Amino acid sequence: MSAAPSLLEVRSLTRRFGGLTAVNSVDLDLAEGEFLSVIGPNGAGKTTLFNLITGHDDPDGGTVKFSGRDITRLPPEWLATLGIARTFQHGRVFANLSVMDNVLVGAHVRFKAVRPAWPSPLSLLGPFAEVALALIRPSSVVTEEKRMREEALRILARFGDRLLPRLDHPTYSLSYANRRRVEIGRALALGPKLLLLDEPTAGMNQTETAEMQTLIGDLKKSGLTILLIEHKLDMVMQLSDRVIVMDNGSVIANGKPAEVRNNPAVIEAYLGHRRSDKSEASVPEAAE
Ligand SMILES: Nc1ncnc2c1ncn2[C@@H]1O[C@H](COP(=O)(O)OP(=O)(O)OP(=O)(O)O)[C@@H](O)[C@H]1O
Repeated sequence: MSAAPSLLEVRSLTRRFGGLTAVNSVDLDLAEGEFLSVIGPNGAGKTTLFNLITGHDDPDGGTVKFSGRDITRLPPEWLATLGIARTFQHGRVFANLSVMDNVLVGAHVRFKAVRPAWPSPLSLLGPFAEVALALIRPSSVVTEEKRMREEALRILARFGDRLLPRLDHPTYSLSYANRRRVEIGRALALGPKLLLLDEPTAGMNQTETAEMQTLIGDLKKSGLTILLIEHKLDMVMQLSDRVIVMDNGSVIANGKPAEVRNNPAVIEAYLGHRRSDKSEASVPEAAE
């Protein structure tokens, strides 16, 4: 019996900044429905790897395939239409837009009625066609907007009463944790096949972290394929099917949480960074 085909296939991915190799010939496979965490000390290359996969940066070498298609160097907007969504380490929201509108921006990628298919040979006409449809508002557009709004509400309800009472609030007025929730809501509105979360609990307190872990666990149960960067290793060990460990741009370990935590190279990488690293110095137990 052959193994499940990879949804994401990364081969020899490399990114240099001057004399520094931030990502050094990284290979990575992610099967559909799998939950893979990327851990490692500060500066290990985790965010750079995410940037290369999601088109926010171009590699110096190597390839990224998604569902068998070469997506290396494609821009993030194209990748979004293919079903790749991400959040950022320090959170990125449209500060002047409301909570609801931020989520609708994510959903916009899937608006079929208002949005000509992209990429298309006529993509240059796309923005004009889109404005025209927004002004004329045929019934197909009105129906689709209603559907998207309902779906946005369902997504926002995932965060309990954190966001629903603040639908019309501009996101600049929200707490840091709520802005991060909005960002995840926007990513989910895209209806992603692959979700990349870069330190979703950074800056959150214990209660907020526990809530976020529950949410991410629910996303995993729903079958979503997830790549997670996280310094809170207890959470990583409990959520992940598999963990890869990066250090100095390279993958130094790849395996089930329990295997990784007992790997001497991993322990050395964490202990070796004890003085300068904000991550936990020891690798905690995996969930049974
Ligand atoms: N645009 C850039 N220009 C120059 N160097 C960069 C750039 N982006 C990242 N780096 C360097 O590449 C290395 C890897 O950085 P990266 O942010 O990917 O690490 P990380 O594992 O995500 O770290 P952290 O856990 O602190 O977020 C670091 O030494 C960083 O300073």
